[in-house]
Amino acid sequence: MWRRFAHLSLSISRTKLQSLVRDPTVLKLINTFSSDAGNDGVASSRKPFITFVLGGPGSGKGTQCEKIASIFGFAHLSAGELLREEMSSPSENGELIRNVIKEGKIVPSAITISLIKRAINSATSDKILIDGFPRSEENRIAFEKIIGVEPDLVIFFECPEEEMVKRILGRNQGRIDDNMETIRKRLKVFEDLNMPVVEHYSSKGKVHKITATGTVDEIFERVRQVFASLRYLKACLSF
Ligand SMILES: Nc1ncnc2c1ncn2[C@@H]1O[C@H](COP(=O)(O)OP(=O)(O)OP(=O)(O)O)[C@@H](O)[C@H]1O
Ligand SMILES: Nc1ccn([C@H]2C[C@H](O)[C@@H](COP(=O)(O)O)O2)c(=O)n1
Ligand SMILES: [Mg+2]
Repeated sequence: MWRRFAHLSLSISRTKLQSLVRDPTVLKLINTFSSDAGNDGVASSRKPFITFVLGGPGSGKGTQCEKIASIFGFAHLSAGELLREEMSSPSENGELIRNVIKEGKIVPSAITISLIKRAINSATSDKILIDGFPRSEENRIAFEKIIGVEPDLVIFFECPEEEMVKRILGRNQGRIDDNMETIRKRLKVFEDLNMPVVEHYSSKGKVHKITATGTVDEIFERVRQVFASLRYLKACLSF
């Protein structure tokens, strides 16, 4: 096996490579991306590589996810978008979802997770971005229980409140929650319910914090480095 890494030996020591290969995220990369894994006892089952994308309202999650999806080939699932579609369809949960979103609160996990599960199952990529989920510890625990996996990676966009408010008020997409009254409630929910999720995954070493100020391209350059390093590992490890 080590002969396959010979070209890297100048830059990465054997000990470092061994520790990388034992790392759960790297193992998942091998399983997800390698077309011919298995000769060395590496499992070849194709489970999705799941990235949660978190950040306050208006921090730029959707904007950056679109770029990650187009450049790195991820499927982009936005929890908020899935809920808005469900709200606008003739669904039995439509009215409930509308009221919760208008109040800036969190839709019951069972509803959101069933939409996410359906979207994962119909995604055409094994690399999945889940934008705006989990929004609470209850969301997180329910996802891990129902879907049976933890995320491989968590991206957290850190942005000052005044910048988030400015961006939302300039969004102009006709969203029922893009008004000052709902924004105030969403900001409180972000601090009280979303942040504990970020703290949970930080304590597990899964969070990449991105400073979400500056232009879209400046922010994407920070994001690109995270995904490019994953792609580098993939290139090193796809044997
Ligand atoms: N770096 C940036 N500078 C200025 N405007 C931005 C930047 N990034 C995104 N925007 C704009 O800010 C608004 C909010 O961005 P976006 O919808 O991506 O945020 P979000 O985190 O997905 O918000 P929400 O949680 O409300 O869905 C959009 O109108 C977007 O075009
Ligand atoms: N996990 C989630 C995600 C979203 N919602 C609801 C509440 C949010 O304010 C709204 C909009 O989401 P966004 O587009 O800002 O990501 O959707 C939720 O209840 N649970
Ligand atoms: Mg969004």
